[in-house]
Amino acid sequence: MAEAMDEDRASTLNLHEDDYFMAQAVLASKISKDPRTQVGACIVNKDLETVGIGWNGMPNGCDNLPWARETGTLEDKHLYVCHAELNAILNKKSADVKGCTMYVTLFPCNECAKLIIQEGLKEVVYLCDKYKARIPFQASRKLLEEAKIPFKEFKPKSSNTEFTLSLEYNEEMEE
Ligand SMILES: Nc1nc(=O)n([C@H]2C[C@H](O)[C@@H](COP(=O)(O)O)O2)cc1CO
Repeated sequence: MAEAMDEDRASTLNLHEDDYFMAQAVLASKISKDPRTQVGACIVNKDLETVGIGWNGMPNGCDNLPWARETGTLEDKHLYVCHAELNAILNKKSADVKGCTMYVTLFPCNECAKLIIQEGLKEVVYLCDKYKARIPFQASRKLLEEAKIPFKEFKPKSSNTEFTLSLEYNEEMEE
């Protein structure tokens, strides 16, 4: 009986490392003040230590900049916001992030792909790819492929339904 209970505990609580680190990225995304797209990123070294966490936000002290999406105007948030990947790299607690894996809730844009390459990260695991069809994201793929940095879509490995649900990232695919 006790053995059966132990087995049950193991099957519900055992967490694959990918699940754990993507969960950290999802949790970080919840801090973002972006009313439309919250993104989180978590950088993990080869010893499975988290060495950087970030979410998309305005630069420090710039709390009055707009969160609107008004392309081609000064009211457009995209001109100002720091991406989660950039913040995770800048927040690193290690000397560098060479050889680390980036867990990120949204596929990196081309600017972040350049950063990922130049910082020497070795892999990208992403949760959502809603802008896949857009040119900057096609460029991003090209950059990562050229630099031989593999990227893979995250698939939860835990059989714990509650856990899997907590990872739900509610983003519709967009053109
Ligand atoms: N990989 C990414 N990391 C990010 O942190 N972001 C941020 C920038 C914006 O704050 C938001 C995207 O806003 P929207 O275009 O979906 O309304 O997500 C965006 C991407 C995709 O380029």
